[in-house]
Amino acid sequence: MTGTEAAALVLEDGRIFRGTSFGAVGQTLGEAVFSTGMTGYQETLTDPSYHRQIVVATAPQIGNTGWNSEDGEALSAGRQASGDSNKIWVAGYVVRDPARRTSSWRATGSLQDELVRQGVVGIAGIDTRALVRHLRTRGSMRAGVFSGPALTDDAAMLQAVKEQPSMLGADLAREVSTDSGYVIEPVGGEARFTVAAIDLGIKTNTPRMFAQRGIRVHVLPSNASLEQILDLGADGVFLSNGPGDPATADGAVHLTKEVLGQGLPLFGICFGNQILGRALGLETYKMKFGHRGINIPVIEHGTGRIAITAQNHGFALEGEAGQEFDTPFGRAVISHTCANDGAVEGVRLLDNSAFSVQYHPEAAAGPHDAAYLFDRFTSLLEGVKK
Ligand SMILES: NC(=O)CC[C@H](N)C(=O)O
Repeated sequence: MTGTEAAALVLEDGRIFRGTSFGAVGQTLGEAVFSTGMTGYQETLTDPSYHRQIVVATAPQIGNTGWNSEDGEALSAGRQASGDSNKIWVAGYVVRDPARRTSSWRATGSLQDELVRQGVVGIAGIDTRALVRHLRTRGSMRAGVFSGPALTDDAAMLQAVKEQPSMLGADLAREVSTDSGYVIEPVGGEARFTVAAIDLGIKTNTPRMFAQRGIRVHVLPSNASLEQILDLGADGVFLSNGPGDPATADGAVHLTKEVLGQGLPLFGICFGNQILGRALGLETYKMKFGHRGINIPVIEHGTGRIAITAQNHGFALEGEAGQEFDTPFGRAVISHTCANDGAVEGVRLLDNSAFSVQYHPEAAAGPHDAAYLFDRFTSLLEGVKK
């Protein structure tokens, strides 16, 4: 069910879409981005990488499975004193046609009620096809959703939209990272390996993938130091996904260089890929409208294999498919690119001691094509330990 209050989505270029309120009534600001996933809205809404973004669902009907207690991806929020891994991180939600009733045996409530409970402002009933075509043509941009008393005159709303900071240059990882470290134990007892996971906005399913492979995961705050990692006796390091502009993540890049200098095995996902890339000397840039969805094809150069992947990124590394280059840590290669537009989707050291991908092998939500990367990292830890 949607609200009955009039609402407007205002884009920074002056385009306005009018609909009705969905979720909380009020005002929210963020970068308007679209996601093409047909399923998995709960995972999307709770993914910390969407912090400060207003997400537009291209799937016209949203909410039919309601909200449940299992699918939240906001792992670190669930570890704080009063936290909940179902914390919604998106700044706002834009949909065409919300489900009028919830239909799932797992549901604990409706999406509309959860958005209200968490105070997340959304809008429904707008032409999301026209909106997505606009964002594809003009690029992701600053936006606001306004409803109820916040729905004022167009000029005032547009001014509020333009006064917010851009995603370009936004340093957000520490806003979503855990305050203090915590441990996820491996499934079935004994830990074969210990991994230090740098939490830049880590998703719930990532440590779960490690735990299923007998790995104990120490999740550390975004400002963790090399000493902390060494004190844990970590066999390897993981760099998580996360929100914001990777060009601002100098601290994580510095730490990554130190880790590479120690020769510790390293694996990165999404923001983690951008950070490893930067540590290897590559630059990042803001993409026009990014990649957000769960069916994005990626080519692995060398094998020629294609994986259908889950993605959520608005920045990318500079580079060409298969390009090799020298780094202070040895020779590296652009290992993966997107089959749709050629964007860099992975990088690795040629000796395989460090690798990362721009997509989400933990796949929550999304296909499991890339889960083998967790096995590859586990084999790497095994090889080093021997
Ligand atoms: N999911 C992520 O880790 C996103 C990384 C980065 N914030 C981007 O938008 O590109």
